[in-house]
Amino acid sequence: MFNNEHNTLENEALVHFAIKEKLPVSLIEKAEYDPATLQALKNQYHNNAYALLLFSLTHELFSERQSRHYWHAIVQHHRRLTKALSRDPGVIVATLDYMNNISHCMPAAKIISEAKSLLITEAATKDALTTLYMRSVFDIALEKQCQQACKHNAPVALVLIDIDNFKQVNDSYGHISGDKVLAAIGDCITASVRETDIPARYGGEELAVIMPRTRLNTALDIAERLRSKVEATVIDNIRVTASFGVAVTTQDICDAKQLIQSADNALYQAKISGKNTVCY
Ligand SMILES: Nc1nc2c(ncn2[C@@H]2O[C@H](COP(=O)(O)OP(=O)(O)OP(=O)(O)O)[C@@H](O)[C@H]2O)c(=O)[nH]1
Repeated sequence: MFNNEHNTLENEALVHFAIKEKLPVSLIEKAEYDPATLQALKNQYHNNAYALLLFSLTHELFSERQSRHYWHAIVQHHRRLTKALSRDPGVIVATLDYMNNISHCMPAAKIISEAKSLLITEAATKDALTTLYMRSVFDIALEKQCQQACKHNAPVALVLIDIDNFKQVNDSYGHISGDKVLAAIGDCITASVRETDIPARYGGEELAVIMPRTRLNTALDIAERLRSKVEATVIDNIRVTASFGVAVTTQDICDAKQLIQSADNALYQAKISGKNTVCY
């Protein structure tokens, strides 16, 4: 890392983002300097915080124990490098230098520019039409969130969203317009949920939002806000509404399958009680 060949690497983000966790580089860099950020990461990801940090930086999986050990060594190595170079090479360079040249614990560094990494991540995880997360990402995320919810007794909420009378939209305006409507509703959902929420295309014209650490009342408020935003959206003079089914984990409902079933029942209630409504 000290030779010229590697100098240009400093301007490149060497991060292959963790596909499921999407930890932003800025957060990773901040976590090194700012104990409050590291603590927040630990609160959110519990024992996996260090493993995720390293996975995001290197795209290599290490056990949580190893990761904690490496992370502390990287922080020290970063300080030494900064002193030796009389400038800050950045936490990414320090990490790769430590992993490749000092601990030799990474057989081959995966070096990818940040822009390319983001593109790969987006293409691998997001549905092209709605730009919401794909069903496969949703399944993994929900499973994981349910496990966390049970372990830490913090509820996760699930909102299932089904566009009303969408067949009629396709039949009246054509599939291309139908696609435009779906894309616009995807944008509307993405723009309306929190950073920590996971909006996804559940299938066809059915969408979903996973809301970690969210109680029923909050989930209902957010669903109601989404419902009214969808209702207010106009795409090429087409207006649609959507029905919402909300469920949260409880002592009885604590796995992904049960949570989906419960949200699906609520969605069915919303449909049979006249659509364009939120039920739980
Ligand atoms: N344009 C478009 N249409 C889709 C897509 N995915 C699913 N659909 C359509 O969504 C429609 C869903 O129709 P139904 O399941 O009958 O439901 P609905 O008409 O919305 O009726 P309710 O759910 O009872 O309100 C079907 O016509 C599907 O072809 C898509 O990606 N693009």
